[in-house]
Amino acid sequence: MQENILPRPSQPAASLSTLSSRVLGLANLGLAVIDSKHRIVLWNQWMASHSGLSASRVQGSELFELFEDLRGQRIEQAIHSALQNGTAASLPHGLNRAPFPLYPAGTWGGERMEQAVSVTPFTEGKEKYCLIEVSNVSSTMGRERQLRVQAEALRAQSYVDGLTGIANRRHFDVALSRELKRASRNDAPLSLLLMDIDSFKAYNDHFGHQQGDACLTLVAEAFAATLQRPADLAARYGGEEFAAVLPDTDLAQAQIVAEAIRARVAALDVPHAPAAVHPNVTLSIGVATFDKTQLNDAAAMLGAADRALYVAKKAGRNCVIVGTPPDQPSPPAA
Ligand SMILES: Nc1nc2c(ncn2[C@@H]2O[C@H](COP(=O)(O)OP(=O)(O)OP(=O)(O)O)[C@@H](O)[C@H]2O)c(=O)[nH]1
Repeated sequence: MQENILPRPSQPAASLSTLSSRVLGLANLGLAVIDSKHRIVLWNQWMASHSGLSASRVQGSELFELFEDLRGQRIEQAIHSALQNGTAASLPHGLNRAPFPLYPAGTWGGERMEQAVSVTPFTEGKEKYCLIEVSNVSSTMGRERQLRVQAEALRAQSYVDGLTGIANRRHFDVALSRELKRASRNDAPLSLLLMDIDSFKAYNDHFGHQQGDACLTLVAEAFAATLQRPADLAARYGGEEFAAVLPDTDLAQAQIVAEAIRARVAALDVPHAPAAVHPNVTLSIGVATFDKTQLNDAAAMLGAADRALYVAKKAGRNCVIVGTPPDQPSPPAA
């Protein structure tokens, strides 16, 4: 039977301490050790080449005298509790991104590298020490920021109507529900406009879909430009329908805004198709205003505005009608 023949361990070529100091020199992170009086006893090559301070220059120096701006920082607390209570800590990156004056090699005086720092206490004989490990997280953080910016841009895009550039239906739904909560909380007025381009099918049939798109964009721009307050929201509700959320706006004010939008779109003087009811492109508008008892949620308000819009169409189009709860008759066209 053949025995497993294991190679005999050969004599190490270098002593452990030579190997240790070689490894310390090659490590791709900063390693520093301080004693209980905060004096630097070890400073590896990485720390030297990124701080511009050699080990022989810093050894024996008091850490917080050498790097005064570490005082009052989380790292100072972490070192104190490591040395006093034996507690290890990884410092959150968010608060102080670059505690040590460390720079990417060869870029003195530029921006400090962003650092992840951890602090580990240990004892050797009777002496307490604290190991500080520093890694360069600049590129990770840079990538994270870039991803955040991209995510924010995507989020913003997902709230914009691709054709007209105003808010889309999703944005409108979010804004309406947010403003409804605010209105009921603060007992504040809130109004909603629902509007529809008159005889738009005839426009498309006569001028073609592409010109129809251009007309929609023109109307959207005129509508959005009429809203003056930063909190007002102009949105494309779908197809040739638009909607506006008007916070802090009561019924009388909303009617004025609606009338201004109607007049502005009519004043664009965009020629309509011969089959249309009016010679120029116009809008019909339904108005609904929040009230605590009946029109107190999105569905009720949208229902009232939609009924008013229907009445406006029946009343000849190019007009503004105020929406009422389902059991009340709509007032006549303004
Ligand atoms: N060009 C274009 N047309 C659209 C778009 N979305 C909806 N439409 C058109 O808008 C028209 C709406 O027609 P209808 O709902 O019949 O209403 P209308 O012709 O406007 O008549 P009234 O609303 O009663 O005045 C349809 O022909 C849709 O194809 C769009 O994004 N671009």
